[in-house]
Amino acid sequence: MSSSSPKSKIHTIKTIVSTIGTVATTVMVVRSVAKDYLPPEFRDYIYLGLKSFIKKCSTHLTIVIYESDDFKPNEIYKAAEQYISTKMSLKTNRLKVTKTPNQEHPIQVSTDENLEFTDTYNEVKLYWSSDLDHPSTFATLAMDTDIKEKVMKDLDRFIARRDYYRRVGKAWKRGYLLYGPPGTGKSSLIAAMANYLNFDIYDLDLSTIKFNTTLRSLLVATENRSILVVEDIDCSVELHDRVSAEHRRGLAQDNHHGYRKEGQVTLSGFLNFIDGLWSSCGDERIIIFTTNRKDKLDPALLRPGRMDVHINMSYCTPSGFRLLASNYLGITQHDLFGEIEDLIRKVEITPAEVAEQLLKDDDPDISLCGLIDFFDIKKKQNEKAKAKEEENLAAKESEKIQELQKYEN
Ligand SMILES: Nc1ncnc2c1ncn2[C@@H]1O[C@H](COP(=O)(O)OP(=O)(O)OP(=O)(O)O)[C@@H](O)[C@H]1O
Repeated sequence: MSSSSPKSKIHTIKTIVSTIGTVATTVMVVRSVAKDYLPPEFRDYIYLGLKSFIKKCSTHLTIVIYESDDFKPNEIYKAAEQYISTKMSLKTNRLKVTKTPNQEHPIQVSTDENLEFTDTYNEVKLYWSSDLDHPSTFATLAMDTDIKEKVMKDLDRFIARRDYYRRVGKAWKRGYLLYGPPGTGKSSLIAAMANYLNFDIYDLDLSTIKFNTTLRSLLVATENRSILVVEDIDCSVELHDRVSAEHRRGLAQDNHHGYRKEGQVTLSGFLNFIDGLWSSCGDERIIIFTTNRKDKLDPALLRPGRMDVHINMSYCTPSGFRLLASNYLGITQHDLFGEIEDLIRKVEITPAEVAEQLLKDDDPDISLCGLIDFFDIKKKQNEKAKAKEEENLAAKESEKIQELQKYEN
């Protein structure tokens, strides 16, 4: 894994922290890598589990070791951490010291999570890294320069206002809603924000969380100087719908906190957590919701005061295209730029689609011609999608009319 600086960690629900070891070796060696070549501290743990996978591997193997699984500590992670700390003790001047109430030993000392190093074990090269990092920065992001600058200024202002938040008695938190079609760079913007602030990212997948207790543990486990992300929040409306459906069947037991008595998470329950528990614990936190369809969002999410900043991630613009051409092809001028910019003004195309075309060839002539051809395909796709949408709308309208007529009869 390559590193970029500054960088931030991306945590998922299962990966509060992860460690990655990359083993570069030959097929034969990989076949027996767990048995003969991995450090003994975690060799025994993984040998049995990985045997069948390792047999299928080629010369390069990446092993991801999560710190916990379903909130139960992963012993392989502990073993790997100990191994790393023995290797790093001579090289590092930065240690992580922790003590939790239930720990057997009063204080735990380990290496800081952000370390990476290469190590050779029995002639096998091991590359250790404790980060998952995303290379997106504001410089690589194709979006309206004004909006980009506004976001950066907003972040700077937020970071500088510790005393202000204290003085007015408000939690030092900021909420962003990013909306726009798939492929317009919502995830890339989040990564750019995290890299800009050097914050960690917690990616919260609400659909996998069944109970309030899980949600609570998860939110409490998040650290300061972090971004909590809930992607595709419109899909979480399912949570809301699920309860509504049960209401109709007379099964729901929503209490006044907004979640079901037996502890199932609902959208309103989640929002209560965010307003209450999450906003009262910790400092310097950012929460970001993303959606492809702002119009489909539950009104509770759009209530004033809930999300401080709404950012519209738009289709690719001529200036966005120029930035992508510069990043992907290393060119700032080309005879085809004028034609492409005209097409961009007429045909809706996402930065992800433009980037995909530009990636196809290193030769700008070939790549740009490919992009021009792609506009034809895109135009037809857009027309088809529009016709389908109109058809759906008309069908819904006629359904409504039929319902009304039934009611009147
Ligand atoms: N505005 C952008 N600037 C630069 N690259 C972009 C931009 N938008 C998309 N890309 C490229 O397309 C890829 C996919 O984009 P990304 O995942 O950020 O979009 P998204 O809006 O989050 O999509 P989704 O809604 O499907 O999650 C990115 O990894 C990046 O390479």
